[in-house]
Parts: sequence; structure tokens; C-alpha cells
Amino acid sequence: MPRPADHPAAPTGKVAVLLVNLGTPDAPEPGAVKRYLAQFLSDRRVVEIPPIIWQPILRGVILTTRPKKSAHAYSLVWGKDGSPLAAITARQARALQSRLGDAITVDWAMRYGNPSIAEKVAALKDKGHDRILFAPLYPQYSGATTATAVDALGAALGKMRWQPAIRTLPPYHDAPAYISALADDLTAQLRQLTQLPEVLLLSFHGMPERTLHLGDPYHCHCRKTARLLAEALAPIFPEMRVDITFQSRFGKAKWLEPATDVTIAAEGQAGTRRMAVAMPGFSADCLETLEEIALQGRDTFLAAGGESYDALSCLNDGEPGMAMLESLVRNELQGWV
Ligand SMILES: C=CC1=C(C)c2cc3[nH]c(cc4nc(cc5[nH]c(cc1n2)c(C)c5CCC(=O)O)C(CCC(=O)O)=C4C)c(C)c3C=C
Ligand SMILES: [Fe+2]
Ligand SMILES: [Fe+2]
Repeated sequence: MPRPADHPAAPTGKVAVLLVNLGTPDAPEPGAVKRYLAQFLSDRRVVEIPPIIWQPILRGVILTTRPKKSAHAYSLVWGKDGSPLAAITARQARALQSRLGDAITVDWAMRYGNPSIAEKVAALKDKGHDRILFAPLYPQYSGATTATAVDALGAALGKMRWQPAIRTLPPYHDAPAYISALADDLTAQLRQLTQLPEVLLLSFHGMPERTLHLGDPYHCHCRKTARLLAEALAPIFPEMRVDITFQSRFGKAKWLEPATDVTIAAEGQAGTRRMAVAMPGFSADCLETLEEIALQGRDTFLAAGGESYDALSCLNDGEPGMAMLESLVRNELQGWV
């Protein structure tokens, strides 16, 4: 039977993978950073203070002071392709696309800023993708990252008459493919250093400590990743100590400890001469790895008496990380392709 002339086009039958990361400003300028921070820090999954108390602090204090300081920090790491987080996430999507082939579409979106989850899900559906694997690139689950990304997806679906079927990539903090990708990648980076570090810090993004007591598994996920990674590295580098720390403290509440900056200073003061820092919880290098850890971390360590300091790269779009992502994604796509 021919389709009536006034029937809308209804493409179907395609499968997509949508990689998702946190988001970043559109430019390293105070105005763009302010717009980004206003959206990010108004998310009640991120700052769990009642809006009646938090919004006056955010609008009156934080958004009048932090954008200028953060914009300067962003300008130190901004590349010719823009923000490192966005540029690397785009490269990861391209690399995964060529690994998966044309039968599956790979795209990427950000929880805050651009490109948004809502616009990407709508565009994929319009082009006939009625099955979408939604993949937040956070190995360790937290309410402030994984859950809020899925919330944004739910809000986007809530506006659609004809929703695609959805699967979400589970956290992969203890997946053998993730641990071995990290171990292989860090081994290669450590072997390129002129001298091995005495200590390797595994620095994860922090969270308020109370989230642990409220049942967020983030802390346990980070500790398990750190333990498995330390076990994988121990036979290769038996002389090197491996410690876990938490970085990027924000606000006045107590955050998970030990803090990375405090530990870097304490190591230098205690006589450690050579230190390296890896950040296994970040899928892509970003402000927090390139500025806070690579730049500020070095200053802190050298000022405390240390002699050599190396911030190691995240998995980014390198071979070990992309092979891991391909295997995680193929596993979740079973039955769809
Ligand atoms: C990897 C996991 C992350 C967790 C967990 C996380 C929690 C968290 N973050 C803030 C506040 C800020 N984070 C900022 C930057 C930022 N955070 C992550 C990842 C996690 N955050 C990334 C990848 C980035 C980098 C973004 C980029 O553009 O490169 C910032 C903005 C930068 C700044 O002004 O310092 C803030 C603010 C909180 C409060 C929180 C947990 C509750
Ligand atoms: Fe953060
Ligand atoms: Fe724990």
C-alpha cells in the first residue's frame, strides 16, 4: 500500500552510540565560563544544598568571582580545536566510529553546555536511530556525573512523542578491559620518563564526603579501581609506591580525602624527589588534569622540595582506551546489531 502523501517521513531501524561527558565552556572567556558554571552549579545533583540557600550564594558570590579566575585557567590549556575536553571527546567519537563501522552511528554530547544531550538525541531519532546506547564516559558512578547525565536524557525523552529505545553503559570501574587499558597505557608512559617516580598518585575527582554516607558508590568505585590498578602495576614497577587521592575540592563542605594538593605538598616536604600523577577517573584530559594537576601540581611539588614531577595523560583517544571502549560498547550492543 503506498504511503499517503501527507504522512510524515518516519525513518527507522538504525542503531547509535552517544558518548557523553561533563561539558565545558564555549570559550575561555568570563562570559562563556559564567554561562557554563551557572548551568553546571545549578544542577541539584551537583550541589545538594536547597536552592533557596544555594542560588543567592551562586548568583551573588560564585558567579561574580569564579568565572574570571576559571577563564584564565581555561586559557592556559585551550587548544587550537577549543576546549581539550570537547576536542578529545569528539576524537573519541570519530575513533569509535571507524572501529564500529557504518552499521552503527557514533556521536557525542555534553551534560552542560554544547552540544547538548537533548539536541543530539533528537537529531539521531530524526535520522532513523530508534535504538541508542547512551554512554556516559565516567568509569566510576556518581550521582553528580552518571545520574545527572541520565536525568538529562530522561528530560529529553520526556519531550518526544516517539522515543528511541535506550540502553545505558554501566559504570566500568572494575572492568578487566578498563584496568588493563590503564595498566598498559600508564606502563608505556612511565617507561618513557627519564627516571621512574618513587610514588605514583592515582588522583580521582573529589566529591563531598557526605555523598559517601548517603549511599553514593563513587568512593568505593574509585578505591576499587585504584586497588586493581595498583595490583596490575606492582609486578611491573615493584619499587614504586601507588597511592589514591582526591582532587578539585569545591566549596566549604568536607570532601573525600586524602586531598591531592595536600598529598603532593606533604610528599615533597617528606623528602620524595620524584613523583608522577595519573588520573584514571577522567576519560579525557580537561581543565582539572591539565591545569590543576599538570601545572599547579608541579608548582606545589617543586615548592615543597620535590625535584621531578610528571602528570600522565588520560586514556583520551589512544589505542588502549579506544580498544577498551570498543569492547565495552560491543558488549552492550549485543542483540541490537
Ligand atoms: C570525573 C568525574 C567528576 C566528578 C565526580 C565531578 C564532581 C564535581 N565537580 C564539581 C565542580 C566542578 N568541576 C569542574 C570541572 C570538571 N569536573 C569534571 C569531572 C567531575 N566532576 C571534569 C571533567 C571537569 C572539567 C571540565 C572542563 O571544561 O575541562 C568545575 C569547573 C571548572 C572550575 O571552575 O573549576 C567545577 C566548578 C563538583 C561541585 C562536583 C561534585 C559534587
Ligand atoms: Fe568537577
Ligand atoms: Fe567506600
